[in-house]
Amino acid sequence: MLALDIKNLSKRYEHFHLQDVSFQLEQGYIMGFIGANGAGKTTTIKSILNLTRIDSGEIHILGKNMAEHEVELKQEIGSAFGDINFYTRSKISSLTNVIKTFYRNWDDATYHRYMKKFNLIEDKKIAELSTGMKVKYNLALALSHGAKLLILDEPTSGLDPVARDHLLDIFQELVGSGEISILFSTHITSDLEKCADYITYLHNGRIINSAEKEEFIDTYRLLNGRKEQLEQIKDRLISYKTNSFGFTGLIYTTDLDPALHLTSTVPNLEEIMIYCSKKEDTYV
Ligand SMILES: Nc1ncnc2c1ncn2[C@@H]1O[C@H](COP(=O)(O)OP(=O)(O)OP(=O)(O)O)[C@@H](O)[C@H]1O
Repeated sequence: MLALDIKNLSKRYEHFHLQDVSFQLEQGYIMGFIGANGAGKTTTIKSILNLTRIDSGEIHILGKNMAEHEVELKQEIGSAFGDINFYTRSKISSLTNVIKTFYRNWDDATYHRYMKKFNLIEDKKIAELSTGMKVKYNLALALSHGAKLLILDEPTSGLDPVARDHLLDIFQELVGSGEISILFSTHITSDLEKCADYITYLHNGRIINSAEKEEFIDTYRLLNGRKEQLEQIKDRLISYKTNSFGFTGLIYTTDLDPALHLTSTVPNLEEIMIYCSKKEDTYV
């Protein structure tokens, strides 16, 4: 079953257009949602959660249309936006007592189990939580009401490498059962190299690519060559940079021509993002 099925989502702000965004996430997997600042990741996430009004498109979550089953589906979705900046003077326990009343499947035993697992102390005030603790608290809340889809906006930003690694391990453990699915946006592509099953790449409000991670990466090759070779291949490159030795450019794997005898390597996600956005910028 699809945990998330987004079809032709469009949303226009005065200076920004989220355009015809479509992608799917299979249940039981982790999808990394990448894109430069202002690409439209948060707008997409808010649209999925119906926190902003969309102009057109359809969103299905766990097989149901979000527009028709929002109240019911919100029981099955856990979301987190980087920080919880309200109720800062409340204790965790007081906030939990309010939040749990919204969820019919709330399970106190599960909540206490996750609070213990995440080393969170109920007596602490929200203001006293570190960024990592806030993310974990959000996760504990989501998991305690039996969320099947977690939608997290930059959950790992602001965390130190050890805390990030720990959180990514938790993500992998959660999807391990095959029931829970995670969509999370991030700028830290190395996190995705570690734990994502699928990658969706948004740029200037449009999807550039959405695929299983290995397939996503395999779509591209990084080419290195001498300056004189650049002229032969320039038109086929997505974009390139010149340096004192020659050039480095990104190309679709299908556009590779072995006859040109250029060195090609498999790029990482960061390189793909840098060269793809360089191409797009030339069209702006
Ligand atoms: N309420 C709003 N009114 C008008 N424009 C908005 C609104 N919210 C977002 N935008 C614009 O939409 C564009 C996309 O913003 P969005 O926050 O979705 O990007 P993002 O990919 O999440 O960026 P970042 O990585 O920096 O968080 C930006 O140009 C932003 O200024």
